[in-house]
Amino acid sequence: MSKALFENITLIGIGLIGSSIARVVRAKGLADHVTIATRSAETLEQARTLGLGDAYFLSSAEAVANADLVIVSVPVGASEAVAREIGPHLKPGAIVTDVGSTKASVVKQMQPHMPDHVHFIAGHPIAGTEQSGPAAGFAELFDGRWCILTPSPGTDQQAIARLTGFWEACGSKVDQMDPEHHDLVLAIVSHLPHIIAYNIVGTADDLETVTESEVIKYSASGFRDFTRLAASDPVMWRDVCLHNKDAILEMLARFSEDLSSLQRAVRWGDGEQLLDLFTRTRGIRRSIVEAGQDTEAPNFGRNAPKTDVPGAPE
Ligand SMILES: NC(=O)C1=CN([C@@H]2O[C@H](COP(=O)(O)OP(=O)(O)OC[C@H]3O[C@@H](n4cnc5c(N)ncnc54)[C@H](O)[C@@H]3O)[C@@H](O)[C@H]2O)C=CC1
Ligand SMILES: O=C(O)C(=O)Cc1ccc(O)cc1
Repeated sequence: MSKALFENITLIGIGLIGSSIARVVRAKGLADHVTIATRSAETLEQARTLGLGDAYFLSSAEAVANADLVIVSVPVGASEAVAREIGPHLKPGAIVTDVGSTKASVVKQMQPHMPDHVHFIAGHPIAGTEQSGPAAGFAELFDGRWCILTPSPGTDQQAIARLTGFWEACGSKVDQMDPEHHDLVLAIVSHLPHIIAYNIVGTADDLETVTESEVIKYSASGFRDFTRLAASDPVMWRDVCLHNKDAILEMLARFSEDLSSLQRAVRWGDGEQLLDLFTRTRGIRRSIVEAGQDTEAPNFGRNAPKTDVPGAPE
């Protein structure tokens, strides 16, 4: 008997996340038929060479015609264009979801283009790496990771249950929250760390003209960890910043206040304040590790080739 949860799944966007979904769907037989659409002929050809699907389209509209589940995995700034294109071609009863790192903006962009006869449920697998493109994905990416769904009130419960079942079959644990709450939480745990990494690596790069090659030569593991995050896809992170502006600015304001306080402690030699903070944060890390929630990227150290050049003409 088939283990397939859906007859036809269509993946729009086949980069790190889309191709990881394709691989786990294939590996676990979660769909009878996988259709792939992306706007770049070169990326589509890579997906075909990698054998990620059964059918390939450059037109998202054509690709969704038969789909029972549509998963949009494109930079969040492209969500509205995709929704506008696919909306009129969706099959009655289809479930449409996405994987974008921000949620309020995606819901605002996509919901108005969804016909009444489909179930739109925005989502976000909290799983990824600094790599991008179809060759960078892997079937185990979602293993043991959270996936957050942000359904609008009144969404069909059966559709939510089916999508939850899909992510669980991919290896994820699933939670639900409203899009605005998601965006606040993710601003502090994901968006700020990336912005801080981009900033510190940029600052070090500026300093390098003064210190010549010392930044690279003596870079310790702390700095190297920042360079991994700062190597993340520029288009994706530009879009995250533009589409979660309010929550990011709110968290940055709080962060800057705390940084000023730390700066004052260093300036005035307030060892007690420094020790208090560093002891508290060490405890946080230890409890995360003890709870088995060490969130280091699962393929850290892999060197998957970067095949989809962000921002390249498509
Ligand atoms: N990279 C990560 O670690 C994670 C990313 N996400 C989210 O997943 C989404 C996809 O990210 P990745 O797979 O990492 O990006 P990626 O850059 O690897 O892939 C994006 C894909 O979308 C395609 N694309 C771009 N605009 C399109 C359009 N208008 N129509 C059709 N296809 C289009 C590109 O050709 C590419 O195949 C983003 O919204 C991101 O915020 C979510 C969790 C983790
Ligand atoms: O590579 C890392 O450390 C990440 O943090 C991956 C990641 C990036 C964006 C997301 O929305 C979710 C996960």
